[in-house]
Amino acid sequence: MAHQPWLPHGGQKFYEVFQWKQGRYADLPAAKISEMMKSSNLDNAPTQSLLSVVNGILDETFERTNGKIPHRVACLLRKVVQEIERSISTQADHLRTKNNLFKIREEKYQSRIRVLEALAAYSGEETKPVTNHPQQTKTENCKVEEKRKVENSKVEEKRKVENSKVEETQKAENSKVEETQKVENSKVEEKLKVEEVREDKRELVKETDKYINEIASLKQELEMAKTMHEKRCLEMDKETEGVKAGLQGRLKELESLLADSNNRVKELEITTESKCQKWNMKVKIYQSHMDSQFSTTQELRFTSDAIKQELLKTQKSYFEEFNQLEKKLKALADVAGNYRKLLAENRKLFNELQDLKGNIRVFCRIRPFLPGQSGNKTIVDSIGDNGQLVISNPSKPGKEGNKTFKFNKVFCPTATQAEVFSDIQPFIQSVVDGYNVCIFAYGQTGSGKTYTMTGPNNATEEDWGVNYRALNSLFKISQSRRTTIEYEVGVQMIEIYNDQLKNYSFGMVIFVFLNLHTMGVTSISQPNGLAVPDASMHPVLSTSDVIDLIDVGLKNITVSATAINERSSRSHSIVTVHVRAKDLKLGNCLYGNLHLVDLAGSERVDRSEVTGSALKEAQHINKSLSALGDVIFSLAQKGAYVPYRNSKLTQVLQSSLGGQAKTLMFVQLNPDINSYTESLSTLKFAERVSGVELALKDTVAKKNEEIERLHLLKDLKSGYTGNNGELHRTVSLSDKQSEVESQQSTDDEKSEISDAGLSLVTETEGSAEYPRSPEGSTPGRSRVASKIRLLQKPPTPQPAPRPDSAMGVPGMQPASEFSFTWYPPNIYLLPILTGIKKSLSSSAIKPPPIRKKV
Ligand SMILES: Nc1ncnc2c1ncn2[C@@H]1O[C@H](COP(=O)(O)OP(=O)(O)OP(=O)(O)O)[C@@H](O)[C@H]1O
Repeated sequence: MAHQPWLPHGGQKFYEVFQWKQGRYADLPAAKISEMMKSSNLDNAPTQSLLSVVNGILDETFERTNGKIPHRVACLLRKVVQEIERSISTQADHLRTKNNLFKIREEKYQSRIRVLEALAAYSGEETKPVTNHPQQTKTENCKVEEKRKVENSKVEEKRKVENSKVEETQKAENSKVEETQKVENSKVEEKLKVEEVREDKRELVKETDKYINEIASLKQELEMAKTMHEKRCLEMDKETEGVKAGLQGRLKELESLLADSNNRVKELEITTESKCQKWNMKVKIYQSHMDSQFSTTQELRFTSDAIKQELLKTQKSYFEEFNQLEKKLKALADVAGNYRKLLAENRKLFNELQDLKGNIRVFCRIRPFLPGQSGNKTIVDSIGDNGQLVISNPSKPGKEGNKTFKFNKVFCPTATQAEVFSDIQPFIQSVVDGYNVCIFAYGQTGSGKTYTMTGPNNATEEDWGVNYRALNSLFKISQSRRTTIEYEVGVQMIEIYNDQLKNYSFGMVIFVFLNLHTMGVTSISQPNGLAVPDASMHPVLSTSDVIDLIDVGLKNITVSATAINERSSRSHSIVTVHVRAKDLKLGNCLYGNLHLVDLAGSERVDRSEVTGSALKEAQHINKSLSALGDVIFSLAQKGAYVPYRNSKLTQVLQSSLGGQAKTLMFVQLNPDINSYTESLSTLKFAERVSGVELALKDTVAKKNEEIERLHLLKDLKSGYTGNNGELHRTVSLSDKQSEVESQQSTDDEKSEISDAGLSLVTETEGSAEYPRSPEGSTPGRSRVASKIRLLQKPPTPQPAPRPDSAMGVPGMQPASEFSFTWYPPNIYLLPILTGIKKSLSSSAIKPPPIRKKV
C-alpha cells in the first residue's frame, strides 16, 4: 500500500473512505461524498490529513473549475473544516489539560522544593556550608572528617594518655561520638536527598520549558491554521457570493427564457389550434371531394370498360388493316426496288440528254436599255426561237448590213433572271450527279455580265443572279436527297487580275456543311498543280451564310474607272462550288464542281481609251479572253491539243472545260448602236466558240429525226395501243428536250420534284403529249429511252477526273456506280413529296441584299 500523507495511526477508516476517491472531488458521486461526510469516517482523522483534503479541494477549485465549487463538495469542505476545528479544539483542550497538569505538578514540585528549602534552611544553620553548597558540604564533611579524625586521634591520645584512666568515660565518649557520627551521617543523607530533589526540580523545569515551548509552537500552528482557515473561509464566502450572484443572474435569464418560452408555447398553442381547425375543415372538404371523386371514378370505370371493349374491336380491325397494309407495303417495296433501277436509268437518260444538248452551250442575253437610254437605237434586228439572232449594222442600213448568228438560246431584253436560270438548272443537277460544270459570262463592260451572274445591287430574291440561284438550288437538291445521299459543299472564290491569281487577303474558301459533316480539306490546288491563293475557310450552314461570304469577296474584286464604265470590273472573278455526294447506303462518293465566272470586260483596248497600268490591265484581259476562246474552240473541234496553259484563267477552269465537263457561256450584248463594234466582236467570239459544236449538233439532229421516223414507222406497223385503246405516239428527242425545258421553266413544283431526282418521270407523266395510262404506266417514256439509246451517243457519262484535291478525299467513284434510292410518286408518296416541297419552300433562306461589284 502506498504511503498516504493523511494516514494516521488510528485513522484507518478515514483512509479507507478517502482512498477510493478517484479523479476530481467535483466529479465524485453524491453517495461517495455523503459517505465521506459521515462523522464516523472523519473521526480520529489527523488534522494534517484533513488539512490536505481541504487543500486538495481548494486547489482543484482554483486550478480546474475556475473558482466554482459544487455544492456537495462545498458541504464536504465545510464538514472537513468543522472536523479540523473540532480536532484543533480537542487538541487545545488536551493541551490545556496537560498544561494544567504540568502546572499542578509544577506547583507540587514547587511546594516540595519549598519544603526541601525549608529543610535545607533548617539544617543550614548547622550545615550551612552544606546546605549552601554541596561542594562546601563536602569540604565541610572533609573538615568534619579531619576534625573527627583529629578529635578521634585526640580521643585516642587522650585515651592512650589517660590509658585506662577513664575507661568508662572513654566508652561513654565513644558512644557519644558514634551517635554524633550517626546524626552526621543522617544529615549527609538528608543533604544528598535534597541534592536529588534539586536534580529532579531541574529536570522538571527543563521538561516544563520543553512543554511550554511545545505548547507555544502548537499555539502558533493553531493560530496559523486558524488564520489560514479564516482566510480560506473568507475567500470561499466571496466565491460563494460570486457564484451565487452568477447563479442568480443565470436564474433570472432562465426565468426570462422560461417566460418567453411560455409565451411562445401559448402562441403555438393558439396557432396549432387554428391550424387544427383549418385542417379539420380541409379534411371535411377532401372527404366530400373524395366522395365525389369516388362516384366519378365509378363512372369512369364504366366508361373505361366500354372504351376497352371498343378498343379491342378497333385493335382487331386495325390488325386486319395492318395485315392488308403489310401486303400493300410489300408490293410497294417491290415497286420501289424497280423504281430505284428506273431512277438510275432516268439519271443516265438525263445526262445523256444533257450530252445531246451539247457539252458546250452558248446562250446569248441582250441587256435592256438602261433608264435614260430609252431613246437610243438598237442593233438587234430580230431574235428567232431557234436561237437565231440578227443584228444590223447602223452604218449599213437595210438587209445588207444584217448579220445572223446562231446560239443554243437567245434571251431577249425582257427575259427575267428566273427564266435565264431555268435553262441552267439541268447543269446544277449535273454537278450534284458528279459532273464538272463551268458557266461564264462574256461581254463588253456594262453589257450585264455581273447582272446575269450575281444580280443587281440590293437584289431581291427575284433578281438573284446565277450564283445565288445555283447555290440555293444545290441546297434544295441536297435537302431533298438527304435521306439517301449526304452532300458536302465547299465554296471557293478567287480573282484573276493581270493574269495573276490575286492573293488578296479577303480571298476565301467557304465550306458549307449541309449535313454538319466536316470536309477533309487538306490542300487547295488545281489538277495542273496551280496553287489557289491563300484562302480562309469559313464553315457555313445555310445559303445565307454563303451569300454573305460571297458578298465580302465581291466587295474586294479589283475595279477601276474607265471611260466606258465607271464601275467596270477589271478582273475575272470565279466562284467555285465543290460538291461531294456520298451514297449513304452504298458508301460510294461522287465529286462535281461548278465554276461560276464573271469575266472582265471584253472591250477593245483602243476604245476604252486607257493608258498606263489600266492599258496593261486591258491587255491582260484581252489576252486571257482570247486564250479562253482558243481553249473552247479547240474543245469544240475535239482537237488533240487544248491550250489550257496560255493563261491563268484557262488553267484555273481546266477541270471544267473539256472531257465530260459541261460548259455554258453567256454572251452578253449591249443593244446600243454605239456599242455595235464591241457587240460584233463579242458575237464573233461566241460564234467561233459555238460554231463547231452547233454544226455537229445539226448533223446529230438530222440523224435523230431519221431514226425517229423509222421507229414511228415500226410502231405503226406493230400497231401498239395503250390499255385504253389509245394510240401512243412516239416523240423525237428534240420534242422531249423542249418538253423537259418548258416543264422546268414553267412548273415550279415539278421543278422541285425534278430537283429531287424525278424530273424525267414527272415530265413524262404530266405531259399533255404523253397521256397517262389508267395504271399510271408511261409507255412513251420507255420509247424515249430506247430512242435515246438508239442514237448511240457516248456511253453513260463518267464523272470528269477529280478536278483537284481540294476536296481532299481520295478514291473517287465512277458515275456508273452511283445509285439513288427514291420512292415512286404513287398515291402513298405524293403527300410526302408535297410535305418536302412545303418544307423546302418554308426553309428557303432569304439572302441579304446583294451587293454588286464595287
Ligand atoms: N438584263 C438586265 N436587266 C436590267 N438591267 C440590266 C440587265 N443587264 C444589265 N443591266 C444593268 O446594266 C448595268 C451594267 O451591267 P453590269 O454591271 O452587270 O455589266 P458588266 O458587264 O458586269 O460590266 P463590267 O464588265 O464592268 O463588270 C447595270 O446597271 C445593270 O443593272
